[in-house]
Amino acid sequence: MFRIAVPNKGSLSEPAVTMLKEAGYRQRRDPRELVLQDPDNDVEFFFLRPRDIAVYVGSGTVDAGITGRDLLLDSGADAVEHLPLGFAGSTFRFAAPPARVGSIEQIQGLRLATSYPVLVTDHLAAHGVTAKVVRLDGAVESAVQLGIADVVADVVSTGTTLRGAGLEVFGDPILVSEAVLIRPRASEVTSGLDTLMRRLQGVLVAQQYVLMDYDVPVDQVDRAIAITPGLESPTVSPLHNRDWAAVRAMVPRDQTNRMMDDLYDVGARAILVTSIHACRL
Ligand SMILES: Nc1ncnc2c1ncn2[C@@H]1O[C@H](COP(=O)(O)OP(=O)(O)OP(=O)(O)O)[C@@H](O)[C@H]1O
Ligand SMILES: O=P(O)(O)OC[C@H]1O[C@H](OP(=O)(O)OP(=O)(O)O)[C@H](O)[C@@H]1O
Ligand SMILES: [Mg+2]
Repeated sequence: MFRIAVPNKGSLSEPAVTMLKEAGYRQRRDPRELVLQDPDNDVEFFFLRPRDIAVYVGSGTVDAGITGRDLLLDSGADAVEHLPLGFAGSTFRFAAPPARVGSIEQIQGLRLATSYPVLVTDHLAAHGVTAKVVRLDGAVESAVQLGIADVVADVVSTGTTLRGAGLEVFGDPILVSEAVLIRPRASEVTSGLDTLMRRLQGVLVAQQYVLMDYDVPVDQVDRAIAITPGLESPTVSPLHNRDWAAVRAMVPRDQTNRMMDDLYDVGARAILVTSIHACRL
């Protein structure tokens, strides 16, 4: 059985489980369940702490896992990113009280609090900077107020927590993170991993694309399909009225309205948009 590690708690857990369900896998009903078998799909799920997932995958005891890119890099484990999953997006940033520290070079010799010491130390080293890293489990933003650090490096999503602690980000983002599917560095891509990846990709495509149908005068078909080129190529079918054709193409969800405006301008009518429930590219 193909073994997959899934986050059991935190920001990654619920969206990961939802995505796996949409990909057709069984998921646990009781949050205390640690292992779940899905014999129909020949897979076994292990619900583990998000921070530990890269360690298990890197050791090869599980075949794949879902974790954050930031957690993967901080783990130093022998695991690699296989597919970005488009949820739990965040940036990882330096922050300090306003006007106190303005650049990465100014961190030299300061006390820096973080839950991601490897990620931060590697980044500082790449810039020739060393700091006194204070490793904390969470609520890192309070470290400056409480006097154990001069700067922090932490996950920023909306920025609300930082602002509440009277801190401001400075310098470029250390990392742009999101949930990722990971696999052991050493292993070859097996058919189990390939199936999992295709299923997750299918969920991503169904989330990110819609199906667009419209009618267009035959002499405008070329202009219309330049607007909606589809993935491979759009379907163009004749209509009973020979002067018109029907076109069907997948288009990115976030461009739907602009494309409908452009299609209308070239003469397309009866433009319909429908969601994609599932998809295999
Ligand atoms: N607002 C957020 N807060 C924390 N982590 C976030 C947020 N948005 C996305 N993430 C991502 O979630 C992962 C951290 O998950 P983890 O479960 O370790 O922490 P958490 O969601 O803060 O939960 P906990 O309550 O255990 O601290 C990282 O990959 C991080 O980038
Ligand atoms: O930019 P924001 O939207 O405010 O989110 C980012 C904050 O959320 C997380 O903290 P969490 O609530 O998980 O507490 P923790 O620090 O104890 O993990 C993270 O560590 C940041 O502190
Ligand atoms: Mg947290």
